[in-house]
Amino acid sequence: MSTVDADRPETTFPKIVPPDEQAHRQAVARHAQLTKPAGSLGRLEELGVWISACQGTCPPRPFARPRVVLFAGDHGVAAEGVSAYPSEVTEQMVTNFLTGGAAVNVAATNADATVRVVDIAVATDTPSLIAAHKVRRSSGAINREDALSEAETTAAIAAGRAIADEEIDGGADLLIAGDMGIGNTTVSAVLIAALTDTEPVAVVGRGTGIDDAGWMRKAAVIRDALRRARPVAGDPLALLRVAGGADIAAVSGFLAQAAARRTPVLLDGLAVGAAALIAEELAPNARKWWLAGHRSAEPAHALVLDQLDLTPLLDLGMRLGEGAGALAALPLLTLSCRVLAEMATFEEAGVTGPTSD
Ligand SMILES: O=C(O)c1ccc[n+]([C@@H]2O[C@H](COP(=O)([O-])O)[C@@H](O)[C@H]2O)c1
Ligand SMILES: Cc1cc2nc[nH]c2cc1C
Repeated sequence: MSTVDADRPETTFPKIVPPDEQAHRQAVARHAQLTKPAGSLGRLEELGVWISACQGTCPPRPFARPRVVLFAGDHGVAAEGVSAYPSEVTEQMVTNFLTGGAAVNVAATNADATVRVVDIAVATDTPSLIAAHKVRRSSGAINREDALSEAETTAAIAAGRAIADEEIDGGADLLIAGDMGIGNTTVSAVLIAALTDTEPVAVVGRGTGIDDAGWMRKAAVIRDALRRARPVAGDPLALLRVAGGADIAAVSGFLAQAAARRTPVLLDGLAVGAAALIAEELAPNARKWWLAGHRSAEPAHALVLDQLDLTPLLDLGMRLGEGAGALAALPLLTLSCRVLAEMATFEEAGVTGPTSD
C-alpha cells in the first residue's frame, strides 16, 4: 500500500490515465486489414497496437526522439566486497559514456536514440554539465545505515520527475532509463525482495560477475539490509530512504512522471526494474505506459516482471544495465510502427482477404 504524504507534493503523482482505448481498437482493426494472415506478426502486432494506444493515433508515428537518460550513482555497500569491480568504475564509466565508448552509446546509435548522462549520486565530482541534479555523493551502506535522508529521498524523486519533464518538453516521445553504479545489484535485490516478499537467497545474483566468495558476502549484506528494509516495505518513500539510493529514487520519479505525462517507456534491467516496482506504488497503473525491453540474467528481475505483469521482448542473457537491453529491443518497436503505417491493405494491394464463414 502506498502512503504518499500530501505535505510532500513532489512525491504525489496524479491519477494515471491508461493509453487510449479507441486508438487501440483502431490498430487492432487495421492489423486485420493488412496483407498477412491474421495474427501472423505475433507479438509485433501487439507492440504496434500498444504504441498506437500510447500516442492516441493509428497508425502510430515512428518515434521522433527516443531518449535514454542514464542515471549514475554510487552505493556504500560497494565497500563490502559485493561487486566484481571497485566503485571508481562508476565515475570512469561516466567519462566513457560522455566520450561515446560504452555499449549504451553503440546501442543508442544503432537504434537512432540519443543519450543523456545524469550524475545523481556519484561518489566523486563530475562535470557540472551532468551534475545539476546531484543529490549527494554516494548513497549510504544499506546493510548498516539509511541510504538517504528523508529530504534527499524527496529531492531524488523530484529530480527524476524534473528530468522526465525536461525530456518530454524537449520532444522525447519514448523514454528509456539506464543505470550505472557499482553495487547497485545488491541494492536492487534488497528492494525487490522487500516489495515481492521474497527470501534473500532467491534474489542474490552475480551482478558484474562476482565469484563464489563474493556471492556469499553479497548474500549476507542483502540479508542484513532486508532486516532493515522489511519493516518499511509498505511505504515506498521510507523503503527508498532506508534501503534504496538516490539513483533508484530518481529513476522511480522519472518512470512515474513519464506515465503521468502519457509518454511510453521501454524498461531495462535490474535497477530500473527495482525503480519500476517503487514507481508503480507511487503512481498505480504507471506500468500501463511501460514495456519490458528484456529480461536480465539477474534472478530478481523475473520477480519484477511477474509483479508488474510485463512480458519481456528479449531474453538474451544480458546483465549490463546502462539501458542497453531496452535499446536492443527498440528497433522492434520501430518495426511494429512501420508495419501499421506502411504495409498495404488487402484492398489496396488487390489481395484476397481471409475466407469468411
Ligand atoms: O541491469 C542489469 O540487469 C544488471 C545486471 C548486472 C550488472 N549490472 C550493472 O553492473 C553494475 C552493478 O553490478 P554490481 O555487481 O556492481 O552490483 C551497475 O552499473 C549495473 O548497471 C546491471
Ligand atoms: C565496466 C563496467 C561497465 C558497466 N556498465 C554498467 N555497469 C557496468 C559495470 C562495469 C564494471
